[in-house]
Amino acid sequence: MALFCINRYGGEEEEEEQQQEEEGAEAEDRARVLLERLRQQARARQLKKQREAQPRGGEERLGGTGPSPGGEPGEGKGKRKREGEEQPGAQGQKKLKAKQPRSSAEGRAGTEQAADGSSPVKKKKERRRKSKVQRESTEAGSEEDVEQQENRNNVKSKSSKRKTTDEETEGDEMGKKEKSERTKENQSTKEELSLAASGEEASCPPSSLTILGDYDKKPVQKVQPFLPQWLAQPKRVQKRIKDNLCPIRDVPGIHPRLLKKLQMNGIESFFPVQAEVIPAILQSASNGYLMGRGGYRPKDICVSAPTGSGKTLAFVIPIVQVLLDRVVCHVRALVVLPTKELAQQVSKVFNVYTDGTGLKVVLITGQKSFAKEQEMLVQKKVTGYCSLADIVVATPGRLTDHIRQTPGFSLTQLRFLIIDEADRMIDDMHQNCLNQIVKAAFQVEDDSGSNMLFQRTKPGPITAASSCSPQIPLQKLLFSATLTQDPEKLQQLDLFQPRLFTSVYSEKKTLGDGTETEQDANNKYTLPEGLSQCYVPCDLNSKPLLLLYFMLTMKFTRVLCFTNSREASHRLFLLVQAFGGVTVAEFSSRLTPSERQRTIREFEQGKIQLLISTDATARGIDVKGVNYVINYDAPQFIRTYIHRVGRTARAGKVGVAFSLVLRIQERRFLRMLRDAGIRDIQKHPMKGKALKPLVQQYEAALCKLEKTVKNERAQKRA
Ligand SMILES: Nc1ncnc2c1ncn2[C@@H]1O[C@H](COP(=O)(O)OP(=O)(O)OP(=O)(O)O)[C@@H](O)[C@H]1O
Repeated sequence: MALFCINRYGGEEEEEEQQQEEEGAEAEDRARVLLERLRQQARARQLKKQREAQPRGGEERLGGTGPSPGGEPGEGKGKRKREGEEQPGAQGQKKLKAKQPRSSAEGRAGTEQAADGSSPVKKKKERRRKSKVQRESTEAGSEEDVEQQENRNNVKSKSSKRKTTDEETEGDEMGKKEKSERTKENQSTKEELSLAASGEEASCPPSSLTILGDYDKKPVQKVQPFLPQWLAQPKRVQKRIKDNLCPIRDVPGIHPRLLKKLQMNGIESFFPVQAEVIPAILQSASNGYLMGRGGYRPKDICVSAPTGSGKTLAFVIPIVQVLLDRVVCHVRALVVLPTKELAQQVSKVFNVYTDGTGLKVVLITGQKSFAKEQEMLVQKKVTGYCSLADIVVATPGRLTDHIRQTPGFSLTQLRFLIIDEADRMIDDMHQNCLNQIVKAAFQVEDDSGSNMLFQRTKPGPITAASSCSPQIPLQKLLFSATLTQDPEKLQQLDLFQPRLFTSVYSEKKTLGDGTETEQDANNKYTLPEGLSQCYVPCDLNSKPLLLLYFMLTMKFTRVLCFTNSREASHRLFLLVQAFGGVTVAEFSSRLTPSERQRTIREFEQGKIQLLISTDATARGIDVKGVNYVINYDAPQFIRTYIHRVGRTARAGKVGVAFSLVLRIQERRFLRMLRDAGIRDIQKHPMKGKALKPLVQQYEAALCKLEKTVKNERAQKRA
């Protein structure tokens, strides 16, 4: 409920000013602290020099330079040695030696001791009293530490003023003479310190100082990671879709049957990623699916291309084409995707292109009962089990269940393993699934007959013996908009001579003076070309109002709005519903799979203007006609940001992404984007008064929301 508290709607500008002032003050404080450190170091060096010089008549010099008002210039060396403790000059020197580790208060105490000439016991008491005060203030916490630091900084500049204050607290014991003596001494200390500092400045350039604990940001030299050649020199995929369309007939080797189907589905040209990847996969199976090109094991393929760039067709077309000629039905292609919705979406595309070919596509995601899925996968005959699927599209959990528990479900003839949203699949939770697939693919069957000929063993080093028996190769195809370039992570997939197709590369641009510069050199990911990105700095209370402002005042349509949790999605949905005037729906794991399907369909049909969703729709989901993505809650990770905003501006179209960023998150959010090489995001500040017309109705909506939430809770309890 805190989310919807309405304390302040406006006043953003004032806050901004205040924030700027605070930042200015902060910078000033830091400069002051730094200056003080420099001075301390200078002091230490000066003292060191003095100490070094001491045996060689340094005392004369010390007296000569005048740090001690009590010491006469040219006083005898022997006398000084004997009466060192009583000599104010020597006392001053002692004090300076002790000053380094001590606090300013202690330093002052030392100064006073030297001056008042009181008894040692009294001096001790005095010192104890002061150090106690000092200890108490130290314990008061880090903020006070900063204050202390500041105080120390001010010791020199305000020493005479402080002196007066100190004297007052000392009480009446002090005579006027003593006071003036102490003031003199203090002044001399000040002079001495400033001399030391200026001496340091003169003799030592500031650049030679090493300041420990300095928190000024220093430029860090980037260490270039060592990349294997296939990662360092990938095959480039053009980023701009519209400028790089390739007529489908210009791509060599596509089956006429598929060309016809593509045209029937309104596809006249391939997108850049399709024009590159389709021929590459077809080439690796140019000798049929039973062996690689020239009898060699085909290379694995990794594809990293922006969201909405058509990666699905890039694997659907070649796989359907390679399997067109198959005689016996076996699971030859397996597509693994992280969510049910994604698996459903991909299986639909396969169905379109396998329609009328005899190839069978089976979807296993747990939406149907386990027994039903088993029936779809295998059939038991007198001669044994036979597969009913050529292409299986699955989610990891359900797939592993079938690998373990469905008799006759065999992956031993698997030719293509497609891992869509590969970066997510590499994450720990699915790694085990991938291992199980590979294990199942190389499982030795105690079967006889024709299958024995193509029985395969896990590939090892190529030897004359291993080359003699033909093996069906298993080729891995990895796809993602945010494919990791971390060789260690990719290594986990045990890729064979992989080839990387990527649209993440730097472009050379010639400047006016003829020099060449690398553009996008730091980019880790690419975003769709038609995407405009904005962020709105805001506070927590104004977030719901901003969303309503976008929907009702700015008249945004077809908006996909992301929150960070299903509870947040639900509450926001209830609030917008209570406010009225917007057709709104929610999408999260609160809904049953069929409800989710219906919601997506209605959103696609334009019946719903605002869909409030968790990250369940952030990845891969292809909803036609999303005009705006709103990150109601700023995403925590860059990959989440990329996938969320990628729900708009798909297939070369335009779209806008707005992120509502709390002021406290702003720096981190911008750093996250900057680190990923994303710089073209616009700040879009909103004036508080723009939201004011919505406030009254919003307050009424909040009251309604409270009742609804209470009712829901009561229903849950009942
Ligand atoms: N050659 C093409 N011509 C026209 N439209 C296409 C073409 N290829 C794909 N599309 C359309 O582009 C949209 C995006 O395709 P797809 O879902 O495959 O993107 P993606 O790269 O997988 O995106 P994501 O990374 O978000 O999963 C789909 O609606 C698809 O129908």
